[in-house]
Amino acid sequence: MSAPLLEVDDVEVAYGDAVALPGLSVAVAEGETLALVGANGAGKSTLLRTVCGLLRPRRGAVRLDGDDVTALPAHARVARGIAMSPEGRRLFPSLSVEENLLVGGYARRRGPWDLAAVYELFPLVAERRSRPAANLSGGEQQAVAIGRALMANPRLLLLDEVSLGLAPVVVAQLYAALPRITGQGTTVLVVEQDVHQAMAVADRVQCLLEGRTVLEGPAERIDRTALAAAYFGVAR
Ligand SMILES: Nc1ncnc2c1ncn2[C@@H]1O[C@H](COP(=O)(O)OP(=O)(O)OP(=O)(O)O)[C@@H](O)[C@H]1O
Repeated sequence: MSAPLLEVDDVEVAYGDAVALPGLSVAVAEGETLALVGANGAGKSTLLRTVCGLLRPRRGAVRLDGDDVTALPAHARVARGIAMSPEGRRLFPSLSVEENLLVGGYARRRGPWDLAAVYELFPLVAERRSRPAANLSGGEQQAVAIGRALMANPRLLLLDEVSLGLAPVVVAQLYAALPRITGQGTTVLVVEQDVHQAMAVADRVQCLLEGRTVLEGPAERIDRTALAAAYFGVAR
């Protein structure tokens, strides 16, 4: 079998003395959508930051398509095909929507995503292209953040907490765009506290608790009661 597109191999990641990931492994096959779920503090965002190069593991490796990228800075990983829509969106508030998108394309690879394609994916974003990003609603800002990541034409798209602070109907609209993204062959690693949403969009689900995997399996076969117990760390 070929190597997974993303292979996180036994990474230990700490903030000072506080170990957030004591030795976590995650693999995502090319074309697959994996959802990482888990309660607050489980280590989901830490894992994404480690994959995109904002955090360095003390031990272990991050590999993309078999290449060790552990030592590469974040911008070099974008050029290799890893792009993230971060928790809290992190747009440049005073820049226009279009300028935010263009920033995402700074180290773009060749591929299907450009301004026109993002505007087609999110028509509301197109209508607001000249407005400062700060003037958009939370859902619109989230769409811009996803669009900004797509502008890099990633092989691996990292989505951190798309649902954060948004009404369920808005979350559903955003996730409705996902099949058109994965339809381009993009591999997706999504972090989501909304387990139902995660299970609806993912091929596979991996549940973390205190930096460790407590349950994983195909989304359609995973037992919801077992997942709820794993999520909250309830021994059964
Ligand atoms: N900048 C930081 N400095 C110190 N500790 C941190 C920092 N960021 C996260 N942590 C700690 O690392 C652990 C994992 O946090 P992380 O944010 O990765 O969890 P999470 O699963 O993404 O949760 P959330 O949904 O709250 O973001 C927690 O114990 C958290 O307190």
